[in-house]
Amino acid sequence: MPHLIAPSVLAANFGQLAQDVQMLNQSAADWIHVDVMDGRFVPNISFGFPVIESIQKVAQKPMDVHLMIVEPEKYIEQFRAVGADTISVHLEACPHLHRTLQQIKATGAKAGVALNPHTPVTLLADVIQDIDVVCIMSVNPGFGGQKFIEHTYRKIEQLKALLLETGSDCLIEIDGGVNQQNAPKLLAAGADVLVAGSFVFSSANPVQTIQELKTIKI
Ligand SMILES: O=C(CO)[C@H](O)[C@H](O)COP(=O)(O)O
Repeated sequence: MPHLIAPSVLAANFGQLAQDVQMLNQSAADWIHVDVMDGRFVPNISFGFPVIESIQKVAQKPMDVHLMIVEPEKYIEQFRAVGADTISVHLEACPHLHRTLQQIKATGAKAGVALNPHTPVTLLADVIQDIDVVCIMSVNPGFGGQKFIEHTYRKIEQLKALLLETGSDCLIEIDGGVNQQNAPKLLAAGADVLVAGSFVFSSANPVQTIQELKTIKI
């Protein structure tokens, strides 16, 4: 399967969000990545339902919603109602992860699990068959524009081995500090989906930058 590019609108210009989403519609982006932060699970607050609903009205690509919030199970149906196609919760925020994954699937959305940099992929072994996307955080969640953590390559390889061993077809998504330099190595290690925020939106030509990420050959 060709790899997917999911630009993160966390790095968009919120004063012209509709234009930035339209730019993504015209680009080679596959998904639109939407980062929700609550000021509790992570030390930052981004945006909530009304903003996501506004994005959804313009977006012509699936919305990949990454919940960096405590007690995500309280809001799954609402995120689906405002247009989330994939809903990712953090393993560290879910004491009843299996139940939360079933809850996401019951809405019709794809179920994702995100892992902080310190969380081993082996903790997913008993729920891997219930996951559509594993989001490996390659920065500590909460802020865009941070430095990529090199240990991520090893985690991708470990997760890839778990997927092969269990026959799972779940996608491996990498989120944080992704750029043109590390993207080929991430794909070679087994990544399927690259999230890129600041690298795309701070570039002179975001459409071309997305195209360049999309056409990387390994
Ligand atoms: O989840 C996130 C932060 O918690 C962002 O999606 C991630 O940091 C992407 O931004 P950048 O490409 O600028 O690092």
